[in-house]
Amino acid sequence: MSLLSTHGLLAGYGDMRALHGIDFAVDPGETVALIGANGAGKSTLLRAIMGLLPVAAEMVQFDGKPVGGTAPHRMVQSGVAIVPEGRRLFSGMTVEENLRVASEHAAAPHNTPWTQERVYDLFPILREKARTPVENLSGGQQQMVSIGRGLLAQPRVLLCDEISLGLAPRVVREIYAALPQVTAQGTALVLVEQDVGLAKQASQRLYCLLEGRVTLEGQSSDISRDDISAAYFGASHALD
Ligand SMILES: Nc1ncnc2c1ncn2[C@@H]1O[C@H](COP(=O)(O)OP(=O)(O)OP(=O)(O)O)[C@@H](O)[C@H]1O
Repeated sequence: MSLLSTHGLLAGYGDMRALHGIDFAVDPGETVALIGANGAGKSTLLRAIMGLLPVAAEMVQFDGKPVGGTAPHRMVQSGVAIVPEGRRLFSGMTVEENLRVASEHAAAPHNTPWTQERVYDLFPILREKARTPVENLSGGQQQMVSIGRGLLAQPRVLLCDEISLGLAPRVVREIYAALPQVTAQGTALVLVEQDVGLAKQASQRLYCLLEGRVTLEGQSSDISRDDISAAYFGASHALD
């Protein structure tokens, strides 16, 4: 049984259906990438799992229980956290203060709980910047705070929405290099990622979405560039 899974997940915005029956799963300690063109439904899938969109209870299972439509703060308390697109940090507050707020709403800690010190060990620059207001940080440093905040919620699954967006390649490498330390603790990672090469490299499995449907799913190391092109654009638009 997977730690987190969706079953024929339907979700959308008002009358507009954005997801048309998504079957998705992630296991403890696994990194799963979600790829797909703009508007494919990747962020919507994360939002639907997180309880930010109305979905039927049985369409999302966490730890063997139906949790679809559970309020986001309850999802966090039960062990599912999100690093949202655009970071959404509390401006006017320091790095330390942003991290502290996350700890206040955390799930019950597991064996090796995340602490501010462990987040600083993961991203040492944040220790130096602990007293700096987050708006004075670089984009990459802000993203590190956002990931740290997600970890301090003590998640068993961390959903990451485009954490590389707008960052320099060197910074992206630095952030991605830290992720194996997260999964080593048994935390599962779901990475929405526009950079297909990076997604493939960082994950054990990947899913490609197209227009709200899964068009490809498999072991990242087994999937070829042609498979991805066909799944990404639809078979009739395959590259090469
Ligand atoms: N708040 C919203 N209100 C109405 N429609 C929305 C909203 N957010 C997304 N959509 C629509 O839902 C569909 C899926 O969008 P979603 O943001 O999940 O795609 P995505 O794969 O995450 O793409 P991107 O890389 O652009 O974030 C699109 O058709 C999009 O226009």
